Amino acid sequence: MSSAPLLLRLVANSVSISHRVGNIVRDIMKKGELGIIDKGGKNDFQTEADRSGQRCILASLHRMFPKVCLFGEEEEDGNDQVPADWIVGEMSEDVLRHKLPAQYANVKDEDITVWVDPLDGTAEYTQGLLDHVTVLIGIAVKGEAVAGVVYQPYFNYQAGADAALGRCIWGIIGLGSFGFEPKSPPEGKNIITTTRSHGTRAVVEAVEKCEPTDVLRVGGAGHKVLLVLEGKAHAYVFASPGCKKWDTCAPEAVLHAAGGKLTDIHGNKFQYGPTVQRRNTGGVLATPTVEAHKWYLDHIPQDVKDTLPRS
Ligand SMILES: Nc1ncnc2c1ncn2[C@@H]1O[C@H](COP(=O)(O)O)[C@@H](OP(=O)(O)O)[C@H]1O
Ligand SMILES: [Mg+2]
Ligand SMILES: [Mg+2]
Ligand SMILES: [Mg+2]
Repeated sequence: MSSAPLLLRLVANSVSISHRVGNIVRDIMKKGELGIIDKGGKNDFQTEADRSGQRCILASLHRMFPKVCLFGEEEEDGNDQVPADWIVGEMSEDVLRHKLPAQYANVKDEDITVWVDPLDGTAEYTQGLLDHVTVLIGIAVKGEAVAGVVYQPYFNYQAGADAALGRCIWGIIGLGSFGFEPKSPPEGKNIITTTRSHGTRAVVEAVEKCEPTDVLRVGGAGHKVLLVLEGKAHAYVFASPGCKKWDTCAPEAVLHAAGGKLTDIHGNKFQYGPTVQRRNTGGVLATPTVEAHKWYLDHIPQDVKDTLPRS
């Protein structure tokens, strides 16, 4: 058992678990038995990958950290059979070799809330837009997103049959973010990324008022934050109450650890404690730097903001 502090062990275990979930997600797609259930909302589906992925993550974390509060997107389906090889006790050495920032050295189990999105971008997964999909494990301490794991199971899938699939991006505030190449977005452009399957009039209007030169309509909150981190988009603008805490907790922590900023479209920080409402009613706005964030905040019209209650 590692003697590393609790938060570092939790991140290290989450990274190892995310790799396992990546295998589960790819295996289910390969078999082609997606087991799609319509959850009733707009483009709101659940597949066998969502169900199995969540069981793997929750069972593993619960085994290692029984006192930590865990929340997952999917409702329990009464199937508590978790195959033994889905219980991941391993802790990533990539994480454990780092030193946890001093401010988190004494974090206790009861300070932590974990928000799990076993598959983000499910609509796109069912449509074969595979690189839009991520596995999200977000870790909040006293209500603030401080660490996150964003695993992209199909990274590289267009690179040919021999390419190794998947990558894990993770970060801790005060330590940094890892697993990708940080890049600034191109000068002279204003590329905005937003939803492709959950658009509304307010969503479109907010994007238009931010004067985009290009709009990238893609799936997944995790995927869109990756576009911001890698300089492929200048901002992620989503003026809708559709995202939930498990969609934003991990991406927010990774982005903040890399120097960016993610809030609702009023500029309010999200809270991630165990008693918060699940919905991010105030929408989502993310930029690669703190400075860039205000420009977008100022360009989203007040009448759009008025339709989205503060989170
Ligand atoms: N109107 C809505 N109803 C249900 N879920 C929504 C939604 N708007 C956004 N979401 C969820 O927020 C995440 C990002 O959305 P999008 O891909 O449209 O940008 C997706 O997570 P999941 O795929 O994990 O459900 C999506 O389902
Ligand atoms: Mg969903
Ligand atoms: Mg999601
Ligand atoms: Mg999901």
